[in-house]
Amino acid sequence: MITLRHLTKRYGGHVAVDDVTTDVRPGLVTGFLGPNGAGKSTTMRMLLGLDRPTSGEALVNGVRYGQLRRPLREIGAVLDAGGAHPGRTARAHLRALAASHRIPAARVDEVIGLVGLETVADRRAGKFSLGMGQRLGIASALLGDPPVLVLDEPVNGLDPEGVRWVRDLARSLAAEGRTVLVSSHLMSEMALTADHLLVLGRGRLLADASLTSFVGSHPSLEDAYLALTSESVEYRSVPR
Ligand SMILES: Nc1ncnc2c1ncn2[C@@H]1O[C@H](COP(=O)(O)OP(=O)(O)OP(=O)(O)O)[C@@H](O)[C@H]1O
Repeated sequence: MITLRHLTKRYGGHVAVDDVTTDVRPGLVTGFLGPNGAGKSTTMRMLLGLDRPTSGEALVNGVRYGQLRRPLREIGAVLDAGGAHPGRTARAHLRALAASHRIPAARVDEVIGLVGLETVADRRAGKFSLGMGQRLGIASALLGDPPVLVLDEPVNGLDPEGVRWVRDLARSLAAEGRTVLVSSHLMSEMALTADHLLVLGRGRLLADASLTSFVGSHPSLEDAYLALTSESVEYRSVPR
């Protein structure tokens, strides 16, 4: 479970996240949507203790990230692909991560199998394709078998097979009863992946609803999303 209570982040005079309150519930894939600059990554960073809220709080299973005794066993995250040292092999990267969190080495082989990296696990991460790097990020997130997963734009740049794989993985992790928060700009993909949606616009929570009720009478998720966020887009091209 993820709990956000009046979560607010200001950078100087700019409010990046503005008084967001919600619970991200287990057993569902929750899509995290919003235009560029809406505050999605900032919210995720505060949840993971990488940024400090100006006010309010972001809790993982009821406590702040910094208070988690075994963080990798509570929450797994993929914030940007390429977190591994480029000179290290995927297996060495995962082994080091496991060792520093007192996770048994046997779990490394398990997660390598889970993400389908068996044949390349002994190659240097620096030589990985985008898709392989994304799978390695997901393997790191799954290492501690956590009940909460946070994936920031996990399908960006992936080929169709990779996109489907991430979708099936997110859905199966939620079906196991985990809390799964996934940010994306790809509305057609979110329509296939998410059960529930949170939509941010200029830092504010514009919607917190099931996919079905959010789409409502609109022809598609994309139409519903564009109708809701049209006032919140910061960068827009002028029609020619
Ligand atoms: N370290 C920082 N210093 C100053 N401003 C920041 C910082 N990090 C983020 N911001 C600002 O906060 C706002 C929210 O940014 P954030 O990256 O959270 O948005 P986002 O919804 O993840 O966007 P995108 O979809 O483009 O990734 C933006 O206006 C951004 O410029």
